[in-house]
Amino acid sequence: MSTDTQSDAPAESRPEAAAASSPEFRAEVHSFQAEVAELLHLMVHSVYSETDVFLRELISNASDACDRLRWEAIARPELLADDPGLTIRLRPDSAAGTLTVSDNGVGMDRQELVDNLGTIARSGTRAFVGKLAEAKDGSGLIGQFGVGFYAAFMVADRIEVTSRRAGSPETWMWRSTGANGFELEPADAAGAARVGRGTEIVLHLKEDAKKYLQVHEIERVVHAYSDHIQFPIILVGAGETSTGETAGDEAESAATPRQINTASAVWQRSKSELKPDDYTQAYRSICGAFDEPAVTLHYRAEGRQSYAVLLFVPSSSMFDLYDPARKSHLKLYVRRVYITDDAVLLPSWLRFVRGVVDSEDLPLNLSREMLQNNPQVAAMRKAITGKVLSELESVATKDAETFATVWESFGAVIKEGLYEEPDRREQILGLARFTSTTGTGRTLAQYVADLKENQTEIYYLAGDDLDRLKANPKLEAARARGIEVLLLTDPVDALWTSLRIDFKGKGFKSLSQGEVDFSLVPLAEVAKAESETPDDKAVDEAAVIAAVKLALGERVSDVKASQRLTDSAACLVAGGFGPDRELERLLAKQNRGSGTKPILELNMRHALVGAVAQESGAGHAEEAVDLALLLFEQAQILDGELPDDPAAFARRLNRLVTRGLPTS
Ligand SMILES: Nc1ncnc2c1ncn2[C@@H]1O[C@H](COP(=O)(O)OP(=O)(O)OP(=O)(O)O)[C@@H](O)[C@H]1O
Repeated sequence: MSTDTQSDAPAESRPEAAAASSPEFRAEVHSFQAEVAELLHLMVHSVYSETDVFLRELISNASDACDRLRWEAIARPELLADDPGLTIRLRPDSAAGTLTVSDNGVGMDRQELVDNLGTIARSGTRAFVGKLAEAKDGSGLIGQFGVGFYAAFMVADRIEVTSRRAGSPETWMWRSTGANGFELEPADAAGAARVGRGTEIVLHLKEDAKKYLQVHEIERVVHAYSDHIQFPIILVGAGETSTGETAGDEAESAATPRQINTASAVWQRSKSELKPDDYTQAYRSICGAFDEPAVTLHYRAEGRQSYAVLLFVPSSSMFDLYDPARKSHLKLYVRRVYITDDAVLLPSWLRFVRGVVDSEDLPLNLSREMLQNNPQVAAMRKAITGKVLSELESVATKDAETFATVWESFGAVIKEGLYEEPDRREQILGLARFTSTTGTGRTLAQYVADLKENQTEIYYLAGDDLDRLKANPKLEAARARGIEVLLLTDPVDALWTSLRIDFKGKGFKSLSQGEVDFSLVPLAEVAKAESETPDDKAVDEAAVIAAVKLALGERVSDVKASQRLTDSAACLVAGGFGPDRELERLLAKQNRGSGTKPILELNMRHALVGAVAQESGAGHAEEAVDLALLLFEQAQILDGELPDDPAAFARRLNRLVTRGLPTS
């Protein structure tokens, strides 16, 4: 196991050996998983301005532990019986320089301590640690990703965790300085007596974090981040006064245990009672976020089922948004009891939405498997999805600026719904915002309203780079007619556009695929003037096509005269029935390409194309082949691809250029 000391380590440092070799149990020594070690190194050696986050993370873990015990106690009430009041306690001790966070929740046994406090289970961690190393002040990132327990090493140079799993007779002690792994041993008698159930975390505060011994500091942080935690947070012990002194009346009064949070299930309160600040606070404490929620949706469903819903759309994206394992992150409660956060209460294309759903009707003893097929859960999912979409629609109409940030962060995910949920397609297309040759933030309704005379389709060009798309020659003929073209740069675009869907009866048509016939759409005035200039270099199309086909052989499936090009010489397109060029590229990256060859389209009015005809007419076969290959290769480059043989391409180019240079 990765957390255990490597097997080539000295025998006495191995957990089994340490435990077995001495009648008195010596501490097992474990090393951290590599990612944890790296994370802790960064945490210890960087300056984070927002250290408050540590307390929020520890309180949130304590609250999760209480939630989990309450859930387990449904089946085994004896787990709670001797100590039913679930609470979280904070005890500053100025003399010892420690802050203790404890809970009487579910606790951890030996193996859970090893697994949970020595590894980071969540994927995407590497990416995160990398980002953290780059960032000047990583605390915002810590909040966004939620490094959880490890955040405590921002403020403590030594941490002791004493924990007893509910129902277990054993109490274990975990201890670490954050540097060389951690030690584990059975708790001593005092520890075992102190921790009858749950977890106690003692933080030996660093010098510059001693402010967290002050009562008012602790209260400030709890109010800011954890007020809506459902369990009472009790402040106990003699913390420092605001002047930093321990003695005196103020300190005495601080010694009386008192609750410092509201401890209400905020989603159960009525909207009229709650202010925007309350929502921001609830968002941060429920979702472990730092930013402001961009959209808040709070309602109570009544009728066939009754449940309260409090959902948030974050204003910034998260690291694991594209992690395939990432599903919806809604927490399901049943009558205020936390059940799970994998109930899939929203489809995966709304996986950025966070929050809580609290049902009045579901049975409490719902197993995770039962959740999967529960018709009540399915009905809730459908209704909540509809509500989220209509809320997004309403934000899009009333607050375009907010909607723009939401779309910027999550539009690519929402578009997955176009193929995952055909029933919602029209609604999603209505929400979608595009960058096009006309501007940014364009809706399809705007596109359709601006269709040119005789234009019957919505044109798009897909690729991975906006600037390259803007420069793509395939836009030329559309531009000459003033036709708007959507420029699609999200990988998901290649997928949904291949579905042959339409918007208000207008199909989507790729400028990289099949025939494009703009001839019915009148030319814009400038282009018209240019096209009317007499064309004295008319070429023999059939001859050019034959010569180029001969030169390119198997590289292309066909060579045609282009309708798309006005200035550039050549471009590559996909056949009418295969995948679009961009989709083909995407599939090829995953080795799922169809291997379909592209079609080379030539601008018959271009000098280089004319030159192919001339050379082959004059019997200069080699020159004609060079020119034809060059046309093909430059079309590849314009699509962001490399020529198949870059060295041969360079030689060819050099040959042609040298030939054209004046001889001295
Ligand atoms: N007070 C506690 N009581 C019981 N288990 C705990 C406690 N604190 C932490 N844990 C366990 O340790 C695990 C790791 O905690 P950590 O805070 O690092 O991550 P997390 O809570 O799973 O995720 P997040 O990154 O969202 O905080 C938790 O999932 C939980 O199983």
